[in-house]
Amino acid sequence: MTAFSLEGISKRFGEVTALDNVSLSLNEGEVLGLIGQNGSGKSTIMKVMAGLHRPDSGVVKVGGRAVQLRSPAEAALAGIGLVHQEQSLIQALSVAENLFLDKPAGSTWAGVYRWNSLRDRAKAQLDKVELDIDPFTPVSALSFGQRQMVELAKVLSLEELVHGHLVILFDEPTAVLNPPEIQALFGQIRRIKHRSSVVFVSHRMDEILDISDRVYVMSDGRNVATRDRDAVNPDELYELMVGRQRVNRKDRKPREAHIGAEPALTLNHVTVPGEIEDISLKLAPGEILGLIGVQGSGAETILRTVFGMADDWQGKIEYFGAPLDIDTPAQAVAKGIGYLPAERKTEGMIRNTSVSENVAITYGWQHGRGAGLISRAKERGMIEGWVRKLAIKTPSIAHRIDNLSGGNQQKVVLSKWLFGKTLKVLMLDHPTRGLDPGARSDLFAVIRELADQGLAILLVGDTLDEVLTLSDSIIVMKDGRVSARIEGVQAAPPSEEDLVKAMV
Ligand SMILES: Nc1ncnc2c1ncn2[C@@H]1O[C@H](COP(=O)(O)OP(=O)(O)OP(=O)(O)O)[C@@H](O)[C@H]1O
Repeated sequence: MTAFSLEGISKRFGEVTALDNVSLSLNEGEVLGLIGQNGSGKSTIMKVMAGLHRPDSGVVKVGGRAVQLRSPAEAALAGIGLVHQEQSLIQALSVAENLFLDKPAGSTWAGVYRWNSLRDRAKAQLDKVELDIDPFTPVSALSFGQRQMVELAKVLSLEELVHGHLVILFDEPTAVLNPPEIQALFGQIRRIKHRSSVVFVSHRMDEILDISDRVYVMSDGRNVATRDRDAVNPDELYELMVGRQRVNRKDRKPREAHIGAEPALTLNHVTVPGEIEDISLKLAPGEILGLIGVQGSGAETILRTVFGMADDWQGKIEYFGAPLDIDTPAQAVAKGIGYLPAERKTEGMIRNTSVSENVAITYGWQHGRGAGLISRAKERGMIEGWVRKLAIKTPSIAHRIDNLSGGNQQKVVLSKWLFGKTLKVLMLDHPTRGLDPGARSDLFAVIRELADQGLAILLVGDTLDEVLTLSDSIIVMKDGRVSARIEGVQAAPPSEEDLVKAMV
């Protein structure tokens, strides 16, 4: 039976048509995988379904009845809940407070929390997702995986609120999860299927094929195909989405320019108490060194320490043979070190400004004030060049970054580092997070090109496949220490299984 449907839905934002006459039907107990390139309209569909956007035209039906969902609260009463990415929780509040923030009835009295009742109700929700934590733990103390489960628990309180069938929407929930966490999430999705239908957005084909019953493909605001899971393979889905064939890992060519070069960056016995211990590594100009490990393994801390963001570290860091004497990110940038953080929304993006301002910002940082002056026309040309190269979907470079889709915002934040000419070391933390498969392979080509031009690149990858495809050497991290080193990967590539063994 059809649990939910969209019929002929259109939605425009100014001059952008985000959804163009889109129809979708969701059967009871079904998981529908939603895929499409960055900016193809996936989030907009979910937001229409969740009552966050009103469509310009078309009909929304729940259980065969036409409805108007004017707010998330109305959608919730109709049994529809959107599981946000983990970033939407309020860090300073406890898990319990976050769970019931938008539905205080029963836990507050005259605006005052009734702590015992809040604890019990929160515990019951956390039990559903098998999260064994104190409900009063502050969200800031949780891992990404735990936060994602809290997001799910929050939406699952619909189970008590609504008696009928539920529709649970997941907008890229796995982007920040490691493989065991993804499996735990999939376990929960399978569990809730008995009384829910699910829409699941991901850029990873293997996940889509693992969890979905049907796959719904978007391109440029339109639905271009819907397929039963058993009737498609990843290559076909890729072509439907991107309109071209994908590049295979086997197509990569060995790069040897860096071998024997004087290192750009050397870490000797570097320790950050409680985070990394006794880390030594060398990175040469033209080399791509991949760091991998599960969340909390310390790989990200290495990047932040080199970028002047660790308060307290011991050991020695050398930059082209001299001690790296920096205390702040600004000093790192002035010396030619760039850093793309994983948390692009909070750390990388300058809100309420244009695409071009976001791209050009580092130029001044790198060259100093005054020295950074280039002609407007030249600057414009360079920015437009990156927008084309990374296929950033924006009406113009003057458009506000806030109005781009999530993946396109990430491309803008990335291109600001590629824009400068004085960089010598570039550190990338999960550079392809949130990017669609076509954008990923474009970015791979850009990263390799930069290394070929002599940039030293330190990469914390999103997936094993990414690290294996890009890196010349790999360091595996576990519990803050190096657990394996693989030099010259292309000579004898390690298997993914070997890498996982060293990670856990
Ligand atoms: N609030 C908004 N204001 C203006 N334009 C918007 C707004 N929200 C979305 N858009 C535009 O609508 C189009 C579809 O965006 P949407 O976020 O649905 O894409 P998506 O498929 O979810 O992309 P991604 O994979 O990058 O998350 C994009 O061109 C985007 O710039």
